[in-house]
Parts: sequence; structure tokens; C-alpha cells
Amino acid sequence: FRMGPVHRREHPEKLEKVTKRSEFPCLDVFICTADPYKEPPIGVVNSALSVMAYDYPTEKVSVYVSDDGGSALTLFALMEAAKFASHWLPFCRKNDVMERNPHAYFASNHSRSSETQNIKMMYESMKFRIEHVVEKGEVSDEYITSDQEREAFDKWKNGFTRQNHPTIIQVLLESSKDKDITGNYLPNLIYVTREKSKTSHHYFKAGALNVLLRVSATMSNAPMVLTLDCDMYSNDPQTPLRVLCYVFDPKIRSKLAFVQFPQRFRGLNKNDIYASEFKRLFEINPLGLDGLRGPNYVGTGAFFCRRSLFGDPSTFVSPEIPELSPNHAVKEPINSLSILPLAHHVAACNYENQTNWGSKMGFRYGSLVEDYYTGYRLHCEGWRSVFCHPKRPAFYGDAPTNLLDMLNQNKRWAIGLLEVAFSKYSPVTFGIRSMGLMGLGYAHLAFWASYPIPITVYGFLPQLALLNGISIFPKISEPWFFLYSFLFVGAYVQDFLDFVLEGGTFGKWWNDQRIWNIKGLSSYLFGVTEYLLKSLGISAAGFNVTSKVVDDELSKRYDQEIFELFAGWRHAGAIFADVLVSWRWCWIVELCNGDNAASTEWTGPV
Ligand SMILES: O=c1ccn([C@@H]2O[C@H](COP(=O)(O)OP(=O)(O)O[C@H]3O[C@H](CO)[C@@H](O)[C@H](O)[C@H]3O)[C@@H](O)[C@H]2O)c(=O)[nH]1
Ligand SMILES: [Mn+2]
Repeated sequence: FRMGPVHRREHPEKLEKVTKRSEFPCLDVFICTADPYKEPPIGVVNSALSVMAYDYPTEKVSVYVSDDGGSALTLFALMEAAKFASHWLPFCRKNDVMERNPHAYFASNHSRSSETQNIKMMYESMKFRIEHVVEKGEVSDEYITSDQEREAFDKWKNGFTRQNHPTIIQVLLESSKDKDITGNYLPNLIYVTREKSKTSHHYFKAGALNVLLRVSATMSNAPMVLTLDCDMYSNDPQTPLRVLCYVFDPKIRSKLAFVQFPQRFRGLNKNDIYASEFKRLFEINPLGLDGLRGPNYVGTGAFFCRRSLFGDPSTFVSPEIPELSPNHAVKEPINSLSILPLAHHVAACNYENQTNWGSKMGFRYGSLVEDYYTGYRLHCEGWRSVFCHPKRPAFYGDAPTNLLDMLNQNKRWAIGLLEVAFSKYSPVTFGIRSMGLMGLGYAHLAFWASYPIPITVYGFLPQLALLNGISIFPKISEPWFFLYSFLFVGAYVQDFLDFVLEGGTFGKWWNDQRIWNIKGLSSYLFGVTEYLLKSLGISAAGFNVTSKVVDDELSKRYDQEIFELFAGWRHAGAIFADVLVSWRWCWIVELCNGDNAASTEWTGPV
């Protein structure tokens, strides 16, 4: 992570010297959502609108929303988004709006102009309808405005459940037909909920992304694909142009798999009490990896070259049917009779049986951190990636704002990483063999879940040694003392500097240390346990989606930086944490007491 960090800068304003706007490649955006109650549809709508309004030729943009929740509520929300887009997009263009997520825009813009007030009212009334429908749990007749819409909702018949239902693909906007209020074409907007059946595995998000890869191939087949979680939105309409700077760079284009933007978060409290920012993972380490083969894929905010998901740079792995191949040109309009049946066919739950999807093609299966695993396999194949970290964050996302959600999220990651660490593609063996240092970088992450071991040792060994009169730390008079002190202080100082130089503060760093201890003995420990249970075939862990619901009470406490330990566990937790940090004091106590430190008469704060 430290050998050759790379800091890049793009000059999108010079792009048009290299190529004309009309030559820009098409862009397919994949947005994933999985549960209308944990991921409020209004959030999905805001994410979708923020990318539909990119500063990019609109007829070249297609936004596909994958709904693993199979919910009519989400479809309803997107229908509303399609209507609102025809006002919102021209508004953004005309007023040169930077925040193209309407929620973020209205939260920070207080213009009194009648135009702004008008569109704000439109947004609020859309939001009201969407939230009302979600609250009621169904789309009532008063909200259905056309036969077409009625036909769409009729697909949610009796017997339709989340785990068991047919594919539904709804083209909500078609760029060759639908225009905004100023007469400009709108981007394509397509709702997809893939077929689900209780008897076939759906591979969570990786499965959803592969379905979108195929469905989009039949409809638009853009060479560039942006994957976005529904809790993330675009904060800069110029982002795709930055990506083009790399895509058109003759030095990298032939091996470029993806351009990764860091995950940045909005709404964290001042000192980030749950250390949700993950500065090292998302902002510091990628700089170093970029000096090797490139940053790891983090699941969202990444622009892929479609070709990279079909075999290594020199060997093309061809899909079962030519229509899915990245070089296939789509000639018909997306709503046409020849395309829709094919799109449904490739979204079926048995479609992938006996194919290369998930193993040699598309997003890879076998780990709960499909992002880490997919990026890793692509790098092993010889692809490279680029870390794009502009001053103005390209995307903003949500991070969990309560302890339990945060611990659960980290447990999922721990399990996913262990799945890779102990697979036949383990970074310590396969990874290092195929890409040396880069493999080591991946190994560092893969073994995250091993932290409980050193933490437990540190938490108990020094205390036990002290109580039993055994000295395990060097004395001031010994030469080892200097080495020990150097390592001890050096490690902290380096970590602190890394953190602060990337824009962190002391308060955040302190919390980061504390949370690391807590996660070490909860998330990671439980992650290891669940992984073992799974390996023994006793139980299988699923993808537990993090809740994005903001409850007023909870967010108030969060903003006040109140640390939520589960009631009742508060004391136990605090005592436990103290035991954990006491090893540091043991050493200091030993030092202060000189030779007496090891005496059994000692009665210190332990
Ligand atoms: O069966 C599923 C489960 C999840 N998702 C989507 O996956 C995304 C990520 O889920 P979230 O609960 O927000 O997880 P996080 O822990 O916040 O996500 C991080 O970790 C995941 C891997 O565990 C990556 O996929 C994400 O991109 C990365 O941001 C969301 O858009 C979900 O809708 C699906 O589409 N289908
Ligand atoms: Mn998320």
C-alpha cells in the first residue's frame, strides 16, 4: 500500500480535443436495490435521477434498476421518477445545477425563485406519493394513471412473493421516444426484477448484477457500465467525462477493467463515532494499489469496461448467445417485440445453469463480498484498474448510523473475505503467484477477520503475566527497550499520519481505534464462527442488507454522538473494552515500578 502511491488528475475540459461528443461511448448504469422497507424507494429514485441527469449525451445513457425485493412499491417509485425526470433534467441543465440528486439539492439550495419553488413542490408531492404508497404497502387505484401502468401492476398476482416470482421488466423511459418538457430526449430507464424461485440460488448482489449485464446487453449493450448501490448517488455530473479520460488513454485502455471512485459518505457525525468512513479501505490503500495493478473494486461507484467481464485481456470468453457478447450491436428499439422476450429469457433463474456466469464471466460468485472477489479475479487475469479521486466527491453514500447495523455489516464482510481467503483462489497462494505484491495487498484484506487473535492475546496475556510475576516487556535499561518503543510509537504515529494526511481528524482517528477493538471481538469473531458453521455445512450465511431507514430519534442520538450499546450490555461492554486496552497500561505500570513491577505484592488498577 505504500511502495508507489499514485495521485491522478483528469482534465475533462480537454476531452473534446481528443474526441467529439457524438463519439462518446454509451453508458449503462446498474442500480441495485433489495428491500423497499430497508432501502426506501425514494432513495432509489434520488440515486436514479442523479445519474440520469449526468452531463452526458442523454440518448447514450441507460439506467437499469435491479429490484431484488420484487416490489411493486419500487416500480411505482420509478414510474414517478420517470415523470419527474422530464422536468428535473432540463431544470438542472438550464440552471447548471451541480447536485443532481433532488433531495440533496433542495436540502442545500434555498433559492426563492418561482422556478425553483415550482420544481421543489413537484418533488415534494412525488415524495409524498411514494412514501404514502410505501406506508400503505400497496399501490392503490388512485395512483394508477394509465392502462399501461395498470397492466404493469397486474403482474403482482396472487402467489407472487419475494422469493418466488416471475421476471418483470418494465421500460419506463425509452430514449428514442420519450422527451422532456423542453423537447430533448430522455435517457432510458428500465425496471428489472429477476425471476426468483425457492429452489434455485440467486447469488445475492452478484447474481443481480449478472442479470443486469445480460438484460442490458439485449437492450443497449453499452461498452461502459457503472455499478451503483441504491444508497449512493452522483454528486458531480461530470463524472463520466473523467472516466472517458482513462478510457481514451491509449496507454491504459487495452487493459483497463474499471475506474473506481472512492466511497464517500454524507451525514456522518463530527467524530464519526462508528468509524464508518473506512478511510484506509476507500481512500488511502487504493492510492498504493494504483501503483501496482490498481484499486480493488468496492461494489459501487465503479465504471467497468464491459469487455473485462468476459475473459482476460487476450482471451475472450464468449457467452452462450451472440446477443450477450460485448461487441454485439443492438439495432432494434428496446421496447420491441424481438427484444423483450429475450430480455426475459436471460433474466430467468435457471438461465445460468451450466454456463460460465459467475465463474469465468461476469461478477464472480462464491463470496459475500462479491465486489472484492470480482475485482481480485479480474486483477489476477491481468486486467488493471484506475483510482479516480477528484476533489469534489463523485458519489456520496450512506453508512450505518447505529452500532448493531455497523457490526452486522462488518460481520458480513468478514465472512465474505474468509470465503476468499480459504478458497482455491486464496490471495496468499494463487494471488501472490499470479501477481506478486498485488496479491499481498489482497491478502491483507482477506485476513481481516483474524484480528480477534491478536486482540485477545493483547487483552489477556500482559495482565496474566503481570499478575503471575512474569515480565514480558523489556526494561528501560535493556537495549530491546528502544526497538520495542520504536515499533510501538512508530506504528501509531504512522497510522495517525496516514489518517490525518488524507483529511481525517484526531477525534475520528481515536474512534477508529476504538471501533477496531470492538469489531475485532464482535463482528470478526462472529464472522469466523459463522464461516466455520457454513464450512461444516451446519448453516449458511446470507446477504443481510444494511438498513438505510433514518428514524428521527435514532438520528438525533447519532448526531449527538451518543454511542449505542445494546441496553443492559452497556456496562459489560465498557468493562470489556477497558480490559482490552489495559495491556498498554500494564507495560507503563511495569516501567514505572521498575524491578518491583513483577512482584506479586503489586496491587495496581488491574
Ligand atoms: O440480494 C441482494 C443483496 C443486496 N443487494 C444490493 O447490494 C447493495 C449493497 O448492500 P448494502 O446492504 O448497502 O451493503 P453494504 O455493506 O453497505 O455494501 C458494501 O459491501 C457489499 C458487499 O458485501 C458491496 O456489494 C457494496 O457495494 C458495498 O458498498 C445494495 O444496493 C443492495 O440493494 C442486492 O441487490 N441483492
Ligand atoms: Mn451500502
